[in-house]
Amino acid sequence: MNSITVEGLTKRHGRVVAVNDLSFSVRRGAVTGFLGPNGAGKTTALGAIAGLARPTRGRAVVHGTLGVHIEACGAHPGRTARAHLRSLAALAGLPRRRVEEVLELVDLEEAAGRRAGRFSLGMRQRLGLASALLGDPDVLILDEPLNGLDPRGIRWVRELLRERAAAGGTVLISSHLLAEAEQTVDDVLVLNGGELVHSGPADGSLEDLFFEATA
Ligand SMILES: Nc1ncnc2c1ncn2[C@@H]1O[C@H](COP(=O)(O)OP(=O)(O)OP(=O)(O)O)[C@@H](O)[C@H]1O
Repeated sequence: MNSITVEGLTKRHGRVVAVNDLSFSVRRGAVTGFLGPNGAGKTTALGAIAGLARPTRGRAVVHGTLGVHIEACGAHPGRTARAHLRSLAALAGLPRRRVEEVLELVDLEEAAGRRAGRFSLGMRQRLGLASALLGDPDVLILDEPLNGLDPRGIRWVRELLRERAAAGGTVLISSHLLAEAEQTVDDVLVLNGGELVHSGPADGSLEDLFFEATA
């Protein structure tokens, strides 16, 4: 069953057509990889699907509750990770104990009292993931969630995403790390120049698929 449906999605930034007439669907119970070269339009498309930016044309429908982590971690650099998550939880009407649960889930309990501005890239990724997981969403949209993580962190995120998909969740992630993505995703969407150039199962080498689709 599909839980994200994108129809004719176009997003312009002034004269730049960042995303042009995208149509695809993303199924439940799977991890879908969103691939493409720098500037292909991945972040723009994910932002429009997540409702963070209004499409110029077309639409994206997400079925179910949504958790998003796109760019930076969203935390004020002077705030602690815990304070940041507590304010998000309060906005979403979630109990404070959920903050402690996600801090434990992303292994940030010890760093939770430190300012987010002092966090390493990997720690910011964990904090962003924690904020996306707060509401235990049906659909997770993550922009480059593997970036900056150490090998243990990459394996941990991969297992977390696989578990969510196995439990019937929907996971859509962008990545440049093709070898890592290959071990994580079931389906692949490839963007190039703002257009969808490939969509299908992630069979075989993602690197070969990427270079063929974007040649
Ligand atoms: N706010 C903006 N204003 C103007 N142009 C933008 C804006 N955001 C993105 N663009 C342009 O839209 C195009 C797509 O950018 P986008 O960030 O979506 O690509 P991407 O696939 O996520 O790239 P990367 O892999 O480098 O993160 C690029 O040409 C970019 O310069």
